[in-house]
Amino acid sequence: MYINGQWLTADEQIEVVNPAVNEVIATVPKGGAGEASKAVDAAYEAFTSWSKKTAGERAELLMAWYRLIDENKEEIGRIMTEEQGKPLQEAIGEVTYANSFISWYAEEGKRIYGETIPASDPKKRLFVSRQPVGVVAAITPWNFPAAMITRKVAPALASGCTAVVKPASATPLTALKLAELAHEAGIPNGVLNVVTGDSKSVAGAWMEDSRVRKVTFTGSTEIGKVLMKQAADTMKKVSLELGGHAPFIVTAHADIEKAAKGLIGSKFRNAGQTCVCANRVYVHESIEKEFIEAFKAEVKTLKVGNGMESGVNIGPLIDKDAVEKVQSQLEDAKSKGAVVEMGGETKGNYVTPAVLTNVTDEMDCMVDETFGPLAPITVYRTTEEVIKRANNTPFGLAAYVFSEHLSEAIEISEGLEYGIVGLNDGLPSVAQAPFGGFKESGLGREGGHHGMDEFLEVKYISLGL
Ligand SMILES: NC(=O)c1ccc[n+]([C@@H]2O[C@H](COP(=O)([O-])OP(=O)(O)OC[C@H]3O[C@@H](n4cnc5c(N)ncnc54)[C@H](O)[C@@H]3O)[C@@H](O)[C@H]2O)c1
Ligand SMILES: O=C[C@H](O)CS(=O)(=O)O
Repeated sequence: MYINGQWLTADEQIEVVNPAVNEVIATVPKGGAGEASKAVDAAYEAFTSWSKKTAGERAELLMAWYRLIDENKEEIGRIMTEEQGKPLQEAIGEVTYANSFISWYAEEGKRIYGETIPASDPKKRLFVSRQPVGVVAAITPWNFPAAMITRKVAPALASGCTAVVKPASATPLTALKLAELAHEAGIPNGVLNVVTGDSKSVAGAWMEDSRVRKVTFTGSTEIGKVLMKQAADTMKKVSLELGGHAPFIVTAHADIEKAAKGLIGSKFRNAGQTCVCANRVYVHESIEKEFIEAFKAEVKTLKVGNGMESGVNIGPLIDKDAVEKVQSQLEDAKSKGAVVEMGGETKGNYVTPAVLTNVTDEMDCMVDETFGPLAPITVYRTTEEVIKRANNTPFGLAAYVFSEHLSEAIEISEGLEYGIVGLNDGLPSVAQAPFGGFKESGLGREGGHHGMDEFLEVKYISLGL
């Protein structure tokens, strides 16, 4: 654990397993409520001096961190592949994506503008400023061990906040490497703290601590709801980036090859373990056979294997529970009439990319987030029908529409109840744009200038002359 610039251990350890070979590769300290409180002590102490630095001074330190991460991206990528499983090139790509939040927010911190308001009383002057909220608690998932941390910590630190971070216990090594580089970059003690350990004990201590003024969580909707309730006791600001169940719509006017490639990129990134992966594929009946053949031809080019091997596109799932969930959805679909066109074989934590057809909305894979390399394809007839079916879920994070017909594309995009719409684009996520969901996919946004607002309080100053 990295607390107040010091590396701490604990009586108990957590084992870190490489999902490609199911072998323990490291252990990290199992911190609890005590370590969690020490981290808040440090962050609370550091907040006064850190928030008083100029945005430019904070930006210089953030960019020193950025440069060290960039210089070490191959090493960080190897750490990530070994603890999370994604192919090495994809892991290095995530490090670059994660770093883009640091560089983008280092600059955005310099643009936290206020305003003056014309007073109705000539003897008053009205001002509005935006100030850092204070100590931020960040709790992050295993599927993007670097980006889900920097997407929170970069705007937090750039705005003048300080942070305590709890990474997923499955993937703590990447987080600890980022902390090591932050220390090397000269980010002052206490500004960034990383506590590895028991989720409920660590996060529970933070949720009860009134000094923590903001909780930002990325993970399942189930846990997001728990944290939202806990935050109420001390009225913490809350940002929640939760589960998804993305529809992927291919209309009669789609560019079939573009759509097939777009589905490959969306569905099989991180072996299907992303919150914005296509989960439900809706194809217009007029192009069903043409699209399925084009998609299957692309799937056949994918190589499954250990992420450290060159040329591998799909690594292992994170653990056996993840494999069992995919298997369960596959068996359920087959029992309800789905046809397995290809894939779905399992070996250890590996699952070959599966394509299902003759799918109906009653199948589990069309109701619950899959988080694996399973592509269920169903057909639709009208635009009104597909919008209704796509929206028929508690989730509202990402959706995709492939159509070369402008008014059709706009009609569907506007009708979808989702925070992110990839229009002829299977990979929409970038640091400069707001990322977040409608409905039970979360609250708030990360990325873009919207992401900075999550760490700021608005203060109104009324000056009597
Ligand atoms: N919307 C997004 O940006 C986004 C990004 C990545 C993942 N996700 C979602 O996250 C889920 C997969 O990630 P996961 O399995 O790590 O999610 P998870 O909710 O199980 O865990 C997320 C984090 O919360 C911690 N946690 C678990 N129980 C907790 C508790 N009771 N109190 C406090 N913290 C607790 C975990 O240790 C981990 O650090 C999927 O549903 C995926 O859609 C969403
Ligand atoms: O899984 C969740 C991530 O937010 C996906 S992305 O890399 O931001 O698209």
